Amino acid sequence: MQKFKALGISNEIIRALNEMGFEEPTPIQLEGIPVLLEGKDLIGQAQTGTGKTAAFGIPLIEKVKKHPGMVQGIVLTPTRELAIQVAEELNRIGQFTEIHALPIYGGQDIQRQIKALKRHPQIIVATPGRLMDHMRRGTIKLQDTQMVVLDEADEMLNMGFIEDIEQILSTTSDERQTLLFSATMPRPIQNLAQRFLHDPALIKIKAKEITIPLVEQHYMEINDRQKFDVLCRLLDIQSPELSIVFGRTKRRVDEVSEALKKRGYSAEGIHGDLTQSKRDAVLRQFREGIVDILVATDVAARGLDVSGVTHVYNFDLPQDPESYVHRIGRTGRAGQPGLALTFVISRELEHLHSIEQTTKRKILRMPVPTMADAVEGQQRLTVEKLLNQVEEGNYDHYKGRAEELLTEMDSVSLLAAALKMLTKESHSTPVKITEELPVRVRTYGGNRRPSNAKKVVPKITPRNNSWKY
Ligand SMILES: Nc1ncnc2c1ncn2[C@@H]1O[C@H](COP(=O)(O)OP(=O)(O)OP(=O)(O)O)[C@@H](O)[C@H]1O
Ligand SMILES: [Mg+2]
Repeated sequence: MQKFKALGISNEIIRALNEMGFEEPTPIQLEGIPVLLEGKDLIGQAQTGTGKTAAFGIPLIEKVKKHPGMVQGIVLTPTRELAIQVAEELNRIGQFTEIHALPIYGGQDIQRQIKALKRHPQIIVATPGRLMDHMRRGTIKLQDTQMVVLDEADEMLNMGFIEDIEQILSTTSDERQTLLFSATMPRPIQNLAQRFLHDPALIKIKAKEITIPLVEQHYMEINDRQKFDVLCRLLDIQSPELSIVFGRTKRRVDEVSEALKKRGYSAEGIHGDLTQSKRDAVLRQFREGIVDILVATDVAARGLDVSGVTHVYNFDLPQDPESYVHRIGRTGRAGQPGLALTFVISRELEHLHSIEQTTKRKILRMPVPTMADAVEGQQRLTVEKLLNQVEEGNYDHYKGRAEELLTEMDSVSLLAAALKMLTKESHSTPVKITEELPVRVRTYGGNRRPSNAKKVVPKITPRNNSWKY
């Protein structure tokens, strides 16, 4: 806690950080918090899962005045789930203050939001569309807003949101402090951002450290048709605690999650076409471990922090290197290890290499597991489970029955039959997965981009980004 104290954080926040189990600041917190307390604008780039939320959250709570009134701080996020999560983290940091953060996002009853706004939260965490809606209705006014944070800033400035962001920023005071945070910050986006910022401080990670070393990265070369069976084998062999399977399209997510359920796995899908209450329910079940496998579009790629995610599977190769970085960053968070495995069809190998070039990390090739590997994996799991039970004890009331059985049959047959019963044997229930086309290597100016070419200007598309998720 000394190191947090040395940053000039007040006691009531220190107390909250203590309660949250934070012992010392992460690098982005160590560097970023003093700059922000000083009042400077900032572009803060730090790896996934390294505490960027608290890096802006602590100074935000610190600077907001206690009296409720107009909105003093705004955090913008690209997805609804992230708005909820960030608001929760801010409220944890501010639990011993009188400062409140309210999430405001599309898909939730607007009247309910208006009611909550009447309690005058000092901070609002919002998706841009719904915030604009409230601004038009006059239910949110930003004249008193002194701090604006763009979480996942490159995403917010890259796609659809740019016009909304410009409009939101234009209604706040010129004196405001503007903060941009993300694990990825492509140069053109950074240039674009300059016009929203006044003489910003810059905290950057080195290119070769974009992905975290804690996440082992592998790929498997495979046909589209093989993907589903191989995924099942991998789940059997690796038995992740919690895992996320990323698919390219909503249809893909629906089909893969349905197919996994059919084969007896505990899986649910999440994407932008589901109702918000369904999205909320799925994510809640995943956080609680009721669902072990989350099948998702890129809607879950950015910012989501779920502890216990040990594996990320890219069922489909992501469209761009940034998406890869964020997807695999759902594991290996807050110092935990993780494993990321990407399925690649042979025509996509070039695309995989362009990802490696951006992240400056080699993605290691892994052989496709056979059925025999999967069977072996399942049996190993069962034996582990059995031995754990032996260790735990508390089975004396079965011993009489066991002795009785052993007088009638040999022990090997009995044990083998018991193992079989305990094993979740893979079955080949037929499932329907529609084939997807390979990721296209983007072409620029009509020419295929040579692999050593400079990174490309991201396309800025107006409004509506719903296609993506
Ligand atoms: N100083 C700290 N000590 C221990 N845990 C921390 C600390 N700071 C943050 N955490 C925890 O680490 C996890 C990841 O933090 P957070 O979600 O802010 O990461 P992030 O950098 O925003 O990642 P992403 O780029 O994926 O959005 C959270 O569970 C958070 O509570
Ligand atoms: Mg984050």
